[in-house]
Amino acid sequence: MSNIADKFEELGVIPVVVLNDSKDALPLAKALVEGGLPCAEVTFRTEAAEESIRLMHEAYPDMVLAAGTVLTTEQVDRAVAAGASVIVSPGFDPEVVDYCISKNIPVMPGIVTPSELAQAVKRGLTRVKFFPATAAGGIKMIKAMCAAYTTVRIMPTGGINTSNLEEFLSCDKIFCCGGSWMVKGDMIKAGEFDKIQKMTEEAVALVKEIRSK
Ligand SMILES: O=C[C@H](O)COP(=O)(O)O
Ligand SMILES: CC(=O)C(=O)O
Repeated sequence: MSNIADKFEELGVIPVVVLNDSKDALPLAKALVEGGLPCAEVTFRTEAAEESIRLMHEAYPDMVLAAGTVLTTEQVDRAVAAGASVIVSPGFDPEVVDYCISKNIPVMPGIVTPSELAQAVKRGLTRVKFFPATAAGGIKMIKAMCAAYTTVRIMPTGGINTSNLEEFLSCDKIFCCGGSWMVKGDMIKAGEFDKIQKMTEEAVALVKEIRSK
C-alpha cells in the first residue's frame, strides 16, 4: 500500500473517471500520461470499467490504476484481475474492506464521519477517502476529525477543482485529492482528449505551484 499512497502523494491529484465505452480508455490514458498524471480512478459505475482498466494497464503498465465505486467483493476480484492496484469505494463497507485486507489488496474506503474513520483505524488502514468532500464539510471537517485520529491521512474527493485545490492540498493531513474536473464525461464523449491533456497539464502545474509555497 505504501508505494501506491506515496505515488498518489507525489502526483497530488487523482483523476476520477466514468467511462461509458472502453474505446475511450486508451486515448484517455494517453492524455493523462502525457499530461503528467499517470494515474486514474476508474469507477465501476459503468459496465466499461473493467475492460477499460484492462486496456489501460496493458498499454501503460506503469500507470497507477485505482478501481473506484467498488461496492462488492466480486467487483474487487474483477478490478484486480483487470490490473487495478488499489480498491476505492465511496463509503465504508466492512465486507469489502475486510475482503481486501484478507487478500492483501490495497484499499482506500470512503469515510465521512468519525465513526467510519474509527472502523478504518481499527483495521490498521492509514489512507482513506473522504467523500463527498465539499458537501460533507470540506477541510474544516477533515482537520477536526484528524485531530482525533492521528494515524490516518485523507484523500478528499467530491467538489474539488482548481478553485479550491489549494485549501485541501495545503493541509498536511491530506496526501492527495481526487477530482473529475479534467476528465469530465462531456469531454470524453466529444473525444476532446487534447483538452483533457491540457487540463491535466494545468492540474499538474497547479499542484507544483501549491507545493512550492
Ligand atoms: O462522484 C464524483 C467523483 O467522486 C468525483 O467528484 P467530482 O466530480 O466532484 O470531482
Ligand atoms: C466517489 C468515490 O470515491 C467512488 O465512487 O469510489
